[in-house]
Amino acid sequence: MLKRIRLKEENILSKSQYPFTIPALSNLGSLDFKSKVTFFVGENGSGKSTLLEAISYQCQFNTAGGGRNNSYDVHSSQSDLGEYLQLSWSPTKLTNGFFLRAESFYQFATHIDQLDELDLKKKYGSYGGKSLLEQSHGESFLSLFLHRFKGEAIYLLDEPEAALSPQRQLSFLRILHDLAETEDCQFIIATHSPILLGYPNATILSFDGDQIEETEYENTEHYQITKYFLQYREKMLKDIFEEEDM
Ligand SMILES: Nc1ncnc2c1ncn2[C@@H]1O[C@H](COP(=O)(O)OP(=O)(O)OP(=O)(O)O)[C@@H](O)[C@H]1O
Repeated sequence: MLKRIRLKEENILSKSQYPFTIPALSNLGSLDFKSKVTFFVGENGSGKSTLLEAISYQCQFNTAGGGRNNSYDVHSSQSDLGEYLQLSWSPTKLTNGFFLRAESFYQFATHIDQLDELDLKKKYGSYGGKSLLEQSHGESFLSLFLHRFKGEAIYLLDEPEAALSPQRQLSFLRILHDLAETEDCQFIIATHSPILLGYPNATILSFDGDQIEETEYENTEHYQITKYFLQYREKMLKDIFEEEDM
C-alpha cells in the first residue's frame, strides 16, 4: 500500500512558480494514507489533479491516463510536481494499477481497442467483450471499472463521476466496495461528487486550506451545498440570482 508521500523540500530551489504557488502543495510536508479509499476534495484549482498526476508519475503510470504498459502517445504531460515527491510503500510496493483521467479517456479507449485488434484472442476481453468506443462514455467507464480493476493494485482516479449518471455513480460505489473488501487494492480519487464522497470508511482530504487536511463527509462543501440546495432550492436560487457579485 502507498503509506506516505513526502515533498522533497530540500530539492526545491524556489517556490515562486507552479506547482508550489498552490498553498496545499507548497505546504504538503508529508501525507499519510490510512485507508484503502482516499478522496481528494477541494475547490477548482486547489491542486488535486496536480498531486494525483505526480503520484501517477512516481508509479510510472502514463500521466495522460492508463497503466504502466499503456505508453501511447497522447499529450502525456510532464509532471511538474512528480520529481519532488517521494513515495513510501508498506508492506510492498504496488506496481500494478491505473491512472484514470476523464479528459483523456477517449484516447485511452482508442489505444486499448488498437491493442485488442492486434490480439484477436484477447479482443476486448478485459472490457466485457465489447469495444470501449462502441459503448457510451458512462458505459465504457463502468466497463473499465468492472473488468480491468482487480488484484493487487493502486488506482488513481481523477473525477470518475464526470461520465456517470447518479444511478451509475451508485453502481460505481458498489464496484468500489466489492474491490476494497476482497482485493488488495488502494484507491485515491479526486472528486466533486457528493455521492462518491459518501463511501463509508474512506479518508477525505481537503485541499481548501493552506495545508491538506482530513475532514468529515458532513463538513465538506459538496455535502453541505448539495443538501442545502435540495432542501431549500427556491430560496437558494433567489439568493444567488439577487446577489450583486458572484
Ligand atoms: N502546467 C501548468 N502550469 C501552470 N499552472 C498550472 C498547470 N497545470 C495546472 N495549473 C494551475 O494549477 C492550479 C491547480 O490545478 P489542478 O488541475 O491541480 O486543480 P484541481 O484541484 O484538480 O481542480 P479541478 O477541481 O478544477 O479539477 C490551477 O490554478 C491551474 O490553473
